This record gives sequence, structure tokens and C-alpha cells, in this order.
Amino acid sequence: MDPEDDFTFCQVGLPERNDKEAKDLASDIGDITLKDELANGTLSRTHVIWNDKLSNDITSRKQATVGSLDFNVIDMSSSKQPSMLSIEEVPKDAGKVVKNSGKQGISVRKPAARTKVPFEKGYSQMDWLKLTGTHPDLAGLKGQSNKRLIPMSEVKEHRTEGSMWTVLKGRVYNISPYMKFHPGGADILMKAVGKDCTSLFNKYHAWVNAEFLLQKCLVGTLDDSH
Ligand code: HEM
Repeated sequence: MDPEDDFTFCQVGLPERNDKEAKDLASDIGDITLKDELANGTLSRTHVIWNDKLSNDITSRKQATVGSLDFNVIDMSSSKQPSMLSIEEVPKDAGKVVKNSGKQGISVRKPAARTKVPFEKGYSQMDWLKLTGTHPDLAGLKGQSNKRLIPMSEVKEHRTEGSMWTVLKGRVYNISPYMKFHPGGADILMKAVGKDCTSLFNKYHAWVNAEFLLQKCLVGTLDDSH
């Protein structure tokens, strides 16, 4: 076996390096990219968000090693662009990071304020999925078809505890059984009752797959002909 490959006995401690050299190197490090070298030799950019335009401003790029750490040292001192935006600078609850068409480079799109409510025991999304798989009539159809066309006037009538209807993307749902499972809380979901909640829904979480989550709560299709 090649002795280089033998990791059973390895040298412990820092390799010999003169202190001044290490300090100079550290002060030189402006931006550090955490490097994920992929099998094919390409670099993945999971750790630092790049503005592609910035790449053009890199005046020098060198490999450096301090102790056992490898760095990509990137000199951007001549750059007129704002500095790179590191992941730490992105607010945790922020929406997607989008590229700005202007000169600013990267900006963060502010989503609608969202407060997740801690779920009561037994009311997690997992519990909801279990319930949808076992409950025989979540929509409260009592044998009626859910292919029925329903006028808005009928939706408005359903605002009582066991029967709270809403319209979402042209479909009518009984959201009464979902109330306590809603991650945003029952109070806010009450705003949807007796109304078309499509725009509110999209404002808070357009990505949520309600067609799937509420499929067992489907009561019918909105009749918007009058
Ligand atoms: C009627 C169908 C709806 C369904 C199936 C639904 C489902 C969900 C789901 C799955 C989440 C968690 C999202 C995530 O973790 O990213 C959520 C969160 C939330 N929902 Fe809804 N929702 C509905 C309607 C609404 C409406 C009408 C409102 C506002 C009036 C609303 C307000 C919120 C809020 C504020 C959260 C916040 C918490 C968060 O995720 O950060 N939802 N909802």
C-alpha cells in the first residue's frame, strides 16, 4: 500500500509553518469560499451566493493552506461592485433570493409576514395525512357527489363549526376538519370561511399544495356562471 494512503498512523499536530507566513495569509483572506469539490472536479457553490457579475471582478484567485484547512483566497479589491453576499446575511425567514436587474446585484424579496403557530399535540401535518387516509367523510358530503357545481351563495351559508366552506382556485372545500391542523393557525384560516380565499392563500404561501392536502375535503366546483 502507498504509505500516503495509510491513515492508521498519521502525523498529529500542525505542520511546520512559520508564524509570520500564517498571519500574512490570514490577513490576506478577504472572502473565503467554502469549497465543495465534486467528483468531476467542478466546484459547487452551496456555501456562498454569487453574483455572476462579481466573478468578472475577481482580480486574483489563489489556493492557500493554513494548518489543515484549504482555502480559496479571492482578491476582489479592485471590484466596483458591492461585496459578495454570504448566506449569513440572508434573513432566515426571507423568501427567495432573486437577482436584481439593476446594478445592486443581489436582493432579497420580502415575503408576507408569516407566523407559524406551534401545533397542538395530535395536530401535526403528519397527523392530518393520517386522518385523511382513514376518515370516511372529511368533506361532510354524506353520500353526495363532489362533482357538483356550487354557487357562491351556497358557500357563504357554510360558516358553522362542522361545515366551513371556502373557495380555493375554483374548488370548494370544507376546511372545518383542517382548522386545527393549519400550520398558520385556526384564527387566520377563519378569514377564508365563506369566501374565495385564493388571493390570501397565494399571498401567504402560493407554493403549498392545497389540492393534495385538502383533496378529502373537496365539496364541489365553484359555479361562477352567475
Ligand atoms: C385553505 C387552504 C390552506 C391550506 C391547505 C394551508 C396550508 C398551509 C400550510 C401547509 C402551511 C405551512 C407552510 C410552510 O411550512 O411553508 C401554512 C402556513 C400558513 N398559512 Fe395556510 N393554508 C391555507 C389557507 C391559508 C389562508 C387563507 C391564510 C391566510 C388568511 C393562511 C395563512 C397561513 C400563514 C400565516 C401560515 C404561516 C406560517 C408559515 O408557514 O410560516 N393559510 N398553511
